[in-house]
Amino acid sequence: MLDSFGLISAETPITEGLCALLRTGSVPFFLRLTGQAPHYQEAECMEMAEIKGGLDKDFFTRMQDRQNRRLRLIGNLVILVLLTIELRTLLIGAWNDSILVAAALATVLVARKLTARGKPEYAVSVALMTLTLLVSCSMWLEQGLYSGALIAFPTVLVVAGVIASERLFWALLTIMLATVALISFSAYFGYRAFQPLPIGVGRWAVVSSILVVSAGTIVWMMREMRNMQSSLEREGKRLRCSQAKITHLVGHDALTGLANRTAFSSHVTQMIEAARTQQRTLALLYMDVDNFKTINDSLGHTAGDELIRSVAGRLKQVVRDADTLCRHGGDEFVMALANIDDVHTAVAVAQRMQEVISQPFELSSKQLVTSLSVGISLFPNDGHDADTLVQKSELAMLQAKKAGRNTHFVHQEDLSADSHQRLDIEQALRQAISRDELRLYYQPIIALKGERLVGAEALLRWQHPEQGLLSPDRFMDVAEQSGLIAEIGEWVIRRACEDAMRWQQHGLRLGVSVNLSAIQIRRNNLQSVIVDVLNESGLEPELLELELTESMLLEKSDAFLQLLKNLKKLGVSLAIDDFGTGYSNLSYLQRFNVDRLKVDKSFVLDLSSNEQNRAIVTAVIQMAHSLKLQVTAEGIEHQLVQRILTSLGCDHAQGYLFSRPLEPDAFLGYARSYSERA
Ligand SMILES: Nc1nc2c(ncn2[C@@H]2O[C@H](COP(=O)(O)O[C@H]3[C@@H](O)[C@H](n4cnc5c(=O)[nH]c(N)nc54)O[C@@H]3COP(=O)(O)O)[C@@H](O)[C@H]2O)c(=O)[nH]1
Repeated sequence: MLDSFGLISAETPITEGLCALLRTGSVPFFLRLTGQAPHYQEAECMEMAEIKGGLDKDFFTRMQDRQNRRLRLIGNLVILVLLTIELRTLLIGAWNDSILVAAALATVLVARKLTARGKPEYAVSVALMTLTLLVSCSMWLEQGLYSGALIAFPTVLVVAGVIASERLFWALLTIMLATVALISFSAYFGYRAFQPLPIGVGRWAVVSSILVVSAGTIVWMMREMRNMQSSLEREGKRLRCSQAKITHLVGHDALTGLANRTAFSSHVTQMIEAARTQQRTLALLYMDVDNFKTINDSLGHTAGDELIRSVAGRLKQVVRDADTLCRHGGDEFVMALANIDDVHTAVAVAQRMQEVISQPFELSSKQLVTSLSVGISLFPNDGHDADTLVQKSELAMLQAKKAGRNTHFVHQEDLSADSHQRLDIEQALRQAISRDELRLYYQPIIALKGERLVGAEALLRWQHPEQGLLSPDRFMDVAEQSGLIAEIGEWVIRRACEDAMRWQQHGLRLGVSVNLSAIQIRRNNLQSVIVDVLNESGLEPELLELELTESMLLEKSDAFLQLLKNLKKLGVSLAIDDFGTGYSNLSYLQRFNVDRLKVDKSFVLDLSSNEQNRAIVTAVIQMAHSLKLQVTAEGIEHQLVQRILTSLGCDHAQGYLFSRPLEPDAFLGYARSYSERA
């Protein structure tokens, strides 16, 4: 409806205020709204439609109804006046006038009909045009310019000027001027004489009626205009409110109420301009909540959202008016610091941010502690536009993550190259998972007593399409930092159990060991993954060994202890991998009820020549046996080392001497030939 009035179309900039009342081609007045509201056009089409709909129904329909009522009222008044005049003309026998007034009456009745049928525009046009012609005729036939009907002309023009089309207005004026000219020149050149009639009661009545109807119409129109103006002001306010709401939604993040990426980017662009003009430094802080994914996965998305809101609330407290803070994505926030002296100010703010976030959060009656990794980039050193600065600060943040989290890093070009590489690896690793490029290789584990094959350690590889077979050292870091290890780790457990079942189908009952990452332990679903995999593959739990590292045992939470207990209850065994390289605390071994120690290869490789390592390995084996733990030695490359370990009573052995890690089919062949030999 609005579009058909030509008021607001989707392309028209929306209002910032009322501007003017306009005359239109139809009866209702309407507003022309001017001014630019830059964000409005970004709003959803749906919201635009809502605003249009709101104006359409509530505003214009109301206005139109009211005007139609008024027009009917004026029509009635005019009929009354015309009837009075008709009576008078009949009484005095002014037959010409009588016919004209009867014609005017008929016209007004037709106009009323048209208004009742919802065509007030036609009604007004017909009425005004006919009235003008009748008045002109009356003047021509009777008293010329002496006629009292002449005073109807200005009134007709005022009414036409306000409620009729511009074309009709000019047409009426032309007719009036032509009439006046015709009468004047006819009289001047003597074609026709016009005489004023004596003034009496009748003339008084006609002139007064015309004046009353004119005054009534004009008063009505003025009132209408005032009413209209206040209604439009109200509508204007409503529009401004809607506009403000839409502008807010367009530029803000719904969860935290902070600026979103789009708004932030335009703020930062302005800040960069200002910094350039004032030759000042600007800093961007890219902040990432450490371990958010784990928190989100373990406590659920509602708690995750609550944490994000609380983090945003605390960060806001540190922000100055001149600075800008935005939520850049899931658990990432970016802040622009205006007018800083140097990098030290940015670092101080980063520290302050870390400090406020390191205080415990109260989430659904649970206390939760987290930290913040912050990357800093500076204008003009690191870039000249918002995107580059954000990108550089993100790379610096990744460096902070790499350095162990809960720290901050200032962007440096050489570090950036490394981070770019890491981002590339992460991207490629994601594709590797979906393209099924990951492989499991198996390294045989031999029981030294009797030299029997007892199982294999599953070791991950990436069959890279261009770089060939990659060992975990090339991608494990990235997998852990990106959280991809959770998905990869689950795949490893599943594939290892399925392969162990396949060996059984070939008559080989062998154990399989898989390495766990700390991130898998921290996620809440490890136990259910293992239960599912054992059920689905059918592997006996005692054939599955989970390898933990010593550092994982430093996690002293009740949940971790319970997890290990539950895993033990399932029947799977636990081994401590790389034993000797970490915090070899005996009390941990007892407390966590592990089954096996795997002596790190760094002690084993040169066992035959290194007295110190031999002493360490001897002590580890004795200590483990006294705690009823089994020992596996890793990294056996020479027979002499095997002999020494056998003499020391080491239970199992693993190393290149027996075999390098083998792809599944090769391992099956190896295992078969081993069993045939036995
Ligand atoms: N969380 C997970 N970690 C995994 C997984 N698969 C492997 N890894 C870890 O990656 C690290 C590197 O492993 P990899 O390159 O496979 O190296 C293993 C062996 O190839 C190597 N090895 C074995 N015998 C010898 C030997 O005689 N000499 C020698 N120089 N190296 C040898 O040792 C690695 C096995 O180490 P460990 O796990 O400590 O038993 C490594 O830390 C893996 O743990 C995975 O699926 N998940």
